Amino acid sequence: MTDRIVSWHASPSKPRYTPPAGAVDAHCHVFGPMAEFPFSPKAKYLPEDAGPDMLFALRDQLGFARNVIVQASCHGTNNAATLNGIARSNGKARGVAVVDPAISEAELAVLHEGGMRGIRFNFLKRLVDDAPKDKFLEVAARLPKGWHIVIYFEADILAELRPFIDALPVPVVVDHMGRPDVTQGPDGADMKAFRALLDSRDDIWFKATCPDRLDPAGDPWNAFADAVAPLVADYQDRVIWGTDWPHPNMETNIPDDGHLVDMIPRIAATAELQQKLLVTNPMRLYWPEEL
Ligand SMILES: O=C(O)/C=C(\CC(=O)C(=O)O)C(=O)O
Repeated sequence: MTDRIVSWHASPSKPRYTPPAGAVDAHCHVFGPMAEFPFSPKAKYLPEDAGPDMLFALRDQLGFARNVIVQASCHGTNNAATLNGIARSNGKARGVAVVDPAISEAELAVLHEGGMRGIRFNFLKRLVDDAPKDKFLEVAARLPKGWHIVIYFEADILAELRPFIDALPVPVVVDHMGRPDVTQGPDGADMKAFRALLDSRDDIWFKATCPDRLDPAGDPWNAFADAVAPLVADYQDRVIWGTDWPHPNMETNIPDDGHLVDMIPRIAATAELQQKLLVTNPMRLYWPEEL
């Protein structure tokens, strides 16, 4: 791997939609800076630096108040870059870590102190070399109190993953709804399978995120809006939203972050739904002590 890639918009537009006060961008990442926080030798992509200063400038431009920084696979299981982002946020960011399943309780406590509130299990073969379910279940059983699991998978392995997900002992948050084919529409096979998962437990949450990854027709992502709006309405107390900035691996199809924010009223039509999606729900997961 030689060239470092840029996967984010150089000058995103100002959104027309104004998020409610206290809105949380609950899925974003930081890359580096590499000189301070080198990428993992196992990284499947090598991005340019996209550090906390850039993230917080975008947060302010888009009208958000807080971030949840999810450890990106390019940093492996060394969470230093993500912890640095949280530390520099003045309490306005928390995070989700990726850990070696053999991590000790003492190390987990350090991550909690640094603002982490969950760990992520990534099942995308293009991003990670292995995803050992037995080891994941073992570490899931000894997380700090109040933590959850973030899980990232594609729709075609949901059936195979069901016994694993069913066995997870803490709340689960599914990245990008498990990447359904949104062109199938709101009642398509992928959405039906995902609804069945949500119906199986009331502590499975999801991120109504990434129209840019899920809708092949591109901006303005009409198929995404049609497929996702009913899901948000039907499961409104366990859905959160995020930009996914700096959009890892999207260098050939970079979304305008202002346009992503303008999707919000199209998937959550009322002020009440928007308040849950952007404030109440993410606060329950990441800053419960403030509620
Ligand atoms: O940002 C995301 O959620 C999705 C990613 C990248 C990723 O998850 C990672 O690098 O850890 C993807 O589909 O390439």
